[in-house]
Formats: sequence, C-alpha cells, structure tokens
Amino acid sequence: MTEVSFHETARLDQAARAGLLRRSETDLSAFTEKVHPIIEAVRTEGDAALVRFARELDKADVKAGGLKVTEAEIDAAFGMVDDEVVEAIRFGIDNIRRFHEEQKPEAMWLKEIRPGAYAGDRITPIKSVAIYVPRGKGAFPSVTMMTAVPAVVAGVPDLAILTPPAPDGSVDAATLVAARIAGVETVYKAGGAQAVAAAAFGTETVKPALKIVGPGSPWVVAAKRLLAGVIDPGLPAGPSESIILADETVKGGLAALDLLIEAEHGPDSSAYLVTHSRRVAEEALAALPEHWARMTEQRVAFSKAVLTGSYGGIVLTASLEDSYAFVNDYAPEHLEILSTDPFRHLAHITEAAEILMGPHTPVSIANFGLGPNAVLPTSRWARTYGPLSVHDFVKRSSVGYVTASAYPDFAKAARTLARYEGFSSHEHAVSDVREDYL
Ligand SMILES: NC(=O)c1ccc[n+]([C@@H]2O[C@H](COP(=O)([O-])OP(=O)(O)OC[C@H]3O[C@@H](n4cnc5c(N)ncnc54)[C@H](O)[C@@H]3O)[C@@H](O)[C@H]2O)c1
Ligand SMILES: N[C@H](CO)Cc1c[nH]c[nH+]1
Ligand SMILES: [Zn+2]
Repeated sequence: MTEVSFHETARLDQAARAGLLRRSETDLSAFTEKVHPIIEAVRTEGDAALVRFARELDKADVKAGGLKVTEAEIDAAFGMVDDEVVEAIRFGIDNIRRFHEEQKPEAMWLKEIRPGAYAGDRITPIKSVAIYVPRGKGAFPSVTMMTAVPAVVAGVPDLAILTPPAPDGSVDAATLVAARIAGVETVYKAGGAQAVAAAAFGTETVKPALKIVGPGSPWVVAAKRLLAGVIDPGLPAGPSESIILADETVKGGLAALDLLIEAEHGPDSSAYLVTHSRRVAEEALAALPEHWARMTEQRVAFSKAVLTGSYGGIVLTASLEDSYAFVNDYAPEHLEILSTDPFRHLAHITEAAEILMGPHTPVSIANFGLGPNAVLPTSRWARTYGPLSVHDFVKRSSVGYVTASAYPDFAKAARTLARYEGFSSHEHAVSDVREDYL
C-alpha cells in the first residue's frame, strides 16, 4: 500500500507548504467544461434533459411525468426506514431547530440615529429557495435536516429539494422522511449540474428558485459557479474536509479515529491531523490500520485515497503556534480541537467554519445534529463565509424615517454633498423647492 502522507512543517519549503492548502475543487476546469453543455440542455429542453441525464449519469429510470416525488412516495418512505433512524432524524431536527430559532434575527429594528431621525433593518424571507441534497457517495438525510430546518425557521414560503434518483427511480427514503419532518413537501428527482440548472431556469416540472443552497460534488459546485448570474448560488460547499488539531494531552489513536471521519466521504475530500507532538503523530499513524480494519471496503478506499494522496495525511508541526498558523492558513470546513483543555486553544483559531471542542465532540456528532449547521464553506472559503444559517434564507431591507424637526440638518448636509457630486435633482429635492410642496 502507498504510505500515508506525513509532512514535517520544519522541512517544507514555501511551495510545498502552500501545496498542502490546496483542495480538489481548487481547479474545477475539467468539470466546468463538461457541465456547460448539461446546463444548456436543461435550459433549452427542460424535463426531457432531466430525464436523459438521470438515465445517463445516475443510471436511473425516471419518467418525464415522474420527476416530482408524490405524496404517496413520501408516505411510503416512512415504512422503509427503521424506527431508530426516524427517531435519530427527529432528535437531530429538534436540536437543529432550537439552534436556528436562537439565531433567527428580529423581524425589524429601528434606532433613533439623531433626535427625530430613525433608521434600522427589516428582515423578510427569500421568496423561493431550492435545496440540493447530494446522493452518490452516500445518502444524506442529515443534509436535508441541515438545509430544510433553517429555511423553514426563516419562513421561506416556496421551498423545494432536488436530489439524485437511484437506479430504480426512487429518492433516498430517509431523505424524504427528513424532508417531511422538517416541513418540506416538494422534492424533485434531479441531481448534479442538471439539478442546479433546473432550479435556475425552471422546467415544465421544476419551479425556478431565486437561490440554491446545499453541498455537492464538484459537478454541483461547477454548475453553481457557472450559473451565479442566474441564481444566487449561496455559500460554496464542496467536498467535505477537516483538520484534527491535537495537542500533547491526547492519544494518537483517538486522533486517527477522528481523522477518518471526513476522509471517508470520497477520494476528493481533504483531511489532516495537525499536531506538534511527535508521539501523537506516530501513534496516529500506527493506529490507522486497526481503524481501517473496522470500515467498509468503499470507505477504506476513499479514506486511503485521501490520506495517501495530495489532500490529506499527518502534519507534524514545529510548535503549537505553528499548528495554529497551519490551521488558520488552511481555513478548514470542520476543525476538531482534540485536547483535555480545548478552550486554551480556541482564541488562537480565527479561520475555521466549525470548531468542535474536546474529545467528546467528534465531527460525527455535529454532522448528524448537535444543532449548529454542518453545511459549511469548503476550499478556504471559511476565510469569508460562515456556516449555512437562517441568515442565508432571509434578506434585509433598510428602513429610514426622518421627522420634520430633524429634516433641516439632514437636508443641509445632503444639499452640500449633492452639489459636490454634481447631481442637481438630488440637490433640488432637499432645497427650498421642496418647501413649496410640503
Ligand atoms: N460541505 C458540506 O457541507 C458537505 C456536506 C455533505 C456532503 N458534502 C460533499 O458533497 C459531495 C457529495 O457528492 P456525491 O457524489 O455523493 O453526490 P452529488 O449528488 O453531489 O453528486 C452526484 C451527481 O453528480 C453527477 N455526476 C456524477 N458523475 C458525473 C459525470 N461524469 N458527469 C456529469 N455529472 C456527473 C450526477 O448527476 C450525480 O447525480 C461529497 O463531495 C461530500 O463530501 C459536503
Ligand atoms: N461532513 C459533511 C459536511 O461536510 C456532513 C455529513 C453528512 N453525512 C455525513 N457527513
Ligand atoms: Zn461528514
């Protein structure tokens, strides 16, 4: 077997260190080229293109009239999923709802900026949002929970899920269960770039939406980038990634266990263990085979591809400060701080979309419903974006109100600046001319 990638920062030159920060989605050109004709086909042919791509790309038999999941299919899904799974979905949704209700902004705020002049924000839901729920290298009821709950809490009136069909033309049963429990009843059988295009342009069956949220494979990410002028593509959420930051207080075997969580998503995922402790690094390396022995063949193959390739492995740093610097440069989607005293490290981390603290908060717990959103920016976008939230499903309108008593001071300043900027109508509107009409 090829060896797990092991890097010592002290031995890396600048180019090699920069290489470790790359993700599989850094260069999407190969995908973009193939996605272009898919988008064009959906724009011009609508449902017929969705049916064709379902057959070609998902090997799925979906009929033109069957692109929308029926109420009966959702009812039937409850009979196909174990009670334990339904219970876990309900538990997760309950936590996610509690978290996002706390996050929900007030419908309006208005402050007296100066005596007699008021300004604030009014928050209203986005009218229509499409939710992409991936399926391929896994089924993702948890993504349904993470995307649908904040959308429902925000009050989006027109919500629809798009998700790839299986070869028998069905949608993952637990995804349908999660959709109904979360409060979304419209589900379309379409995946990949064709789903993003359908949400952007609409087809005979799929209603167009103003925005699309939800993570996906590079096909989905590439389509969102190409369609950014037609539909709001939301935060960039591509192949999953994580850093396990371990200090000297933990066992390396535990770090290895958690390193494998996000590494098993797919060969295009990224996962690093970052530690300044050589003991932790070496214990982790030694423990990987025993962890692999417990995993399924497919997940072993995916995580080995990640950890022996260019997007994962073990990074042994020169010091704790060097570990913090590496994490902040990398700006991971998920960060786990493995330490008996994780809070001592927290202040040093500024660039990470999700920070999970201590040995009892592994990434799995947050993925499946601790409360915070597990749909997060990837590929270093954590430097400017945060997790998916209620805020992604609303927009702000600012509100202003100037009373007659406050008006003169504001009008004087506006006249002066209007004149300076050369806008005569702007100036007249706040000059003596106005008095004639009040
Ligand atoms: N960032 C997050 O919050 C987050 C959460 C969950 C999952 N993920 C990531 O989402 C991704 C899910 O990927 P997936 O593959 O399981 O599901 P997916 O639904 O994103 O991709 C599958 C679809 O891709 C399209 N496709 C596949 N091969 C193609 C080809 N050759 N040409 C054109 N289109 C093709 C098909 O339409 C298929 O339906 C993973 O990378 C996972 O790590 C991210
Ligand atoms: N790790 C994913 C977000 O990057 C979420 C997820 C769902 N299921 C398993 N994992
Ligand atoms: Zn995961």
